[in-house]
Amino acid sequence: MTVTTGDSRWQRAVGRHTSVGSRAMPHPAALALRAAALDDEHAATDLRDRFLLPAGTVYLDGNSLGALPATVPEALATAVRDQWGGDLVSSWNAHGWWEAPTRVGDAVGRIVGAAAGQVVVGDSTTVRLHQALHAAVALRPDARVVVTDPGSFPTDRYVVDGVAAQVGWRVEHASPDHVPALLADLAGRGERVGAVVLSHVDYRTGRLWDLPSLTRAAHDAGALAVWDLCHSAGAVPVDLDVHRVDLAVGCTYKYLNGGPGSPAFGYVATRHQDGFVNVLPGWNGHADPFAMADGYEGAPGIARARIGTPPMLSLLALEAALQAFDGVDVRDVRRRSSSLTRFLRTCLEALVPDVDVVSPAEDARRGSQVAVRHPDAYGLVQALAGRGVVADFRTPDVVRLGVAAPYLTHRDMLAAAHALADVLAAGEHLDPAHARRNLVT
Ligand SMILES: Cc1ncc(COP(=O)(O)O)c(C=O)c1O
Ligand SMILES: Nc1c(O)cccc1C(=O)C[C@H](N)C(=O)O
Repeated sequence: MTVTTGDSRWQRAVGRHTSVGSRAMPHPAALALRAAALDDEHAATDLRDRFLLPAGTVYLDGNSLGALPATVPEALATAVRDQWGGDLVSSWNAHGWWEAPTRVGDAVGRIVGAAAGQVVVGDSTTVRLHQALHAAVALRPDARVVVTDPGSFPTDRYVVDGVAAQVGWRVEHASPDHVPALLADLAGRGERVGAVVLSHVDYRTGRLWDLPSLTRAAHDAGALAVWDLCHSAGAVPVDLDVHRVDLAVGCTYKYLNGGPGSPAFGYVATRHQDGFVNVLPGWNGHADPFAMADGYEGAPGIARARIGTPPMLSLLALEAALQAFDGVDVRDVRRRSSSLTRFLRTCLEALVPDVDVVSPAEDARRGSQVAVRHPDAYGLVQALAGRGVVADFRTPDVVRLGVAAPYLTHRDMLAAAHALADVLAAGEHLDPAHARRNLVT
């Protein structure tokens, strides 16, 4: 496969091909020229200096744990030393701690296309999804069915199964591309679907699903569209308001770089907030929390989705981390990401043609990762780490190469593909030292 471009150095170099099977592949030297040209072309969106990364590492695991933004250490030190250590409990007022879940929610909202007052931050994605699905049940009292993807990330499947069992709904499964047909079939049988729960990007293959059309299909069936944005927030434009998504959740420790265990976010469209029943009513979501009232009365607006005291240090770290997006249009992040993942695919096809790339070739269907399948995927990930390329393994045979565009370059993509080729050529992935032993992969 060759890539067409207007760059003349590339045009000249691409004339040099290596033949693999019946296909002509770009020569490694041509790939190096191409990487340099693409990095020049995308120089304006290179935000690497906003992050602190170890030298010599190609970090391709930002789809699990994002890199450390340069603003975070000082912000965290200030929060600990000056706020907690100096101003103690008065920090809840003096430093805006109390309002942080909705203030940081608005900052996340700017990245996922939600106008202010619709996003709250706190708790985990798992908790937020429980909350969202229970709210959907309350908003669709006549429904009895929830539709979801059987290939979703496990916690999503557990939540859907768990909530359905609690409320007496039935779970119907379909891959997102078959959801419209399933909804039509259910409607034909007079079944009322209350919610369609899907992930915007498949965590294993990196497949990006068509959120606008699937949201419309859910609405046409009378159901609410509930999206998990873990693998798209900060990487792909989501435009929640534009597409009239009803409820959404997502984590902040991947492409939003909030840090390990940083709190998740929940989106409740304004039109659903009055009818939003919080299945986990807690005092932080009360209309008048310090009245210490006997009975629960939810706060107006998105604040009613608050639960209990948030993990303040993590929340403040996230707030500082989001500054990495200051002045950045997520559409530009996406353009850079598409170029990087497209080029990574090109490099893999040229340098490791026997490896099976499972992420879609079409930009519009690919999120911000390139996944490959290999029978020794675990060993490959370990051996890559030995060469400074950090990827991850997903059972049973997937190597995920996560591409967080702000801090990665096309040269990094080429370096990763070369490392993979070198590992395979040397058989390093078969080294018994790389036999599976870690819990976190
Ligand atoms: C799609 C998706 N949903 C949910 C989660 C995790 O949820 P939690 O933050 O509750 O661990 C992950 C990753 O861990 C994920 O990839
Ligand atoms: N949340 C994680 C964790 O606490 C430990 C290790 C990995 C994770 C992840 O986020 C995994 C990730 N959701 C995935 O897509 O596989």
